[in-house]
Amino acid sequence: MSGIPLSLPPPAPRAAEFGRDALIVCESLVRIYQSGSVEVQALQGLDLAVNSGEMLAVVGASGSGKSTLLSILAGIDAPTAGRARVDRWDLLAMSRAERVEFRRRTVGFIRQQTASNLVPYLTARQMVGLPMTATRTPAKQRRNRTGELLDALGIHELADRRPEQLSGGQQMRVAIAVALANQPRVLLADEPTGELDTDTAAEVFAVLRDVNRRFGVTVVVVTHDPAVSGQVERTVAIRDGRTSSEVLRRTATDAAGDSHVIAEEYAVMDRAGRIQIPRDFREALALTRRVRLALEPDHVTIRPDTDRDG
Ligand SMILES: Nc1ncnc2c1ncn2[C@@H]1O[C@H](COP(=O)(O)OP(=O)(O)OP(=O)(O)O)[C@@H](O)[C@H]1O
Repeated sequence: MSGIPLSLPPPAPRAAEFGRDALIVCESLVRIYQSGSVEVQALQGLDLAVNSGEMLAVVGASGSGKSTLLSILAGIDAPTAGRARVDRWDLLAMSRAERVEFRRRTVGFIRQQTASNLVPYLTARQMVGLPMTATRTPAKQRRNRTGELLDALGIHELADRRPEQLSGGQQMRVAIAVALANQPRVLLADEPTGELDTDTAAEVFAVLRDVNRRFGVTVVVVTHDPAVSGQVERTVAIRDGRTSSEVLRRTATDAAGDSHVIAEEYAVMDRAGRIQIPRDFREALALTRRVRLALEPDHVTIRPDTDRDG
């Protein structure tokens, strides 16, 4: 043996795992539905990371994959491929029993059809208690939690009413209380204000914001309503089953001491480096199949391909 020390090349630096510290992570998520001989790619490699305590709005045209995403995060539907994690749960590798546990304790889900969240013959108080019966929560704890939620959602006076004795907005408050019964880390709401008039929708949305702050529950809300998405700090737009852009909002104070919301739109780059250029940008510069890319010291330029014959 010679005395020359063996020197190995240093290991290549590894990129930090996408969304490692996030509560919700989707990476290259794919969901293909097979109906007869037709395949529908509802999600086509979607990337998304949501931090604990965040309130996020998801927007997008009809059919873009919003409900599919929410159903997967709720453990109702299973992805075809990719990676999806909520808290410590790997949504592609859960057993049946784990899925039941996950749905009972980790996520609360609110459907758009207000009434479908509720049981017609139970009172509000009984409905809020029901998920805790499933988790065998002791009776005293169940009563306390029910009282706390009815108070927090401003529906204590309505505790003994059944759904048919409640307005749409009141029903939605009960549905939110039911979804929060087992103290989930994540609250998922699919178009919760879709069936409500503008004022009631604003009230219900204020309730969602309140529970996000009060209980620290992470909220992901799918909406078509720009008035709703305009009130959260982050809105993610889905196009063709992928996240295409994000709007971040922050409050800034001007020299006169007035505060206003500044919204900035970002394009989202996927894990393979692809970004979607908005249609109006493409049309304005006649960007078609091929574009010229150039790396500048602090930015990248994209120019139309002027050499069309090549
Ligand atoms: N169970 C299913 N079987 C077959 N195709 C489906 C199924 N569920 C959804 N799809 C299809 O997947 C695509 C995405 O649907 P999804 O409901 O997720 O969209 P969405 O953005 O929520 O739309 P909307 O805003 O209209 O609710 C659509 O083309 C839809 O037709």
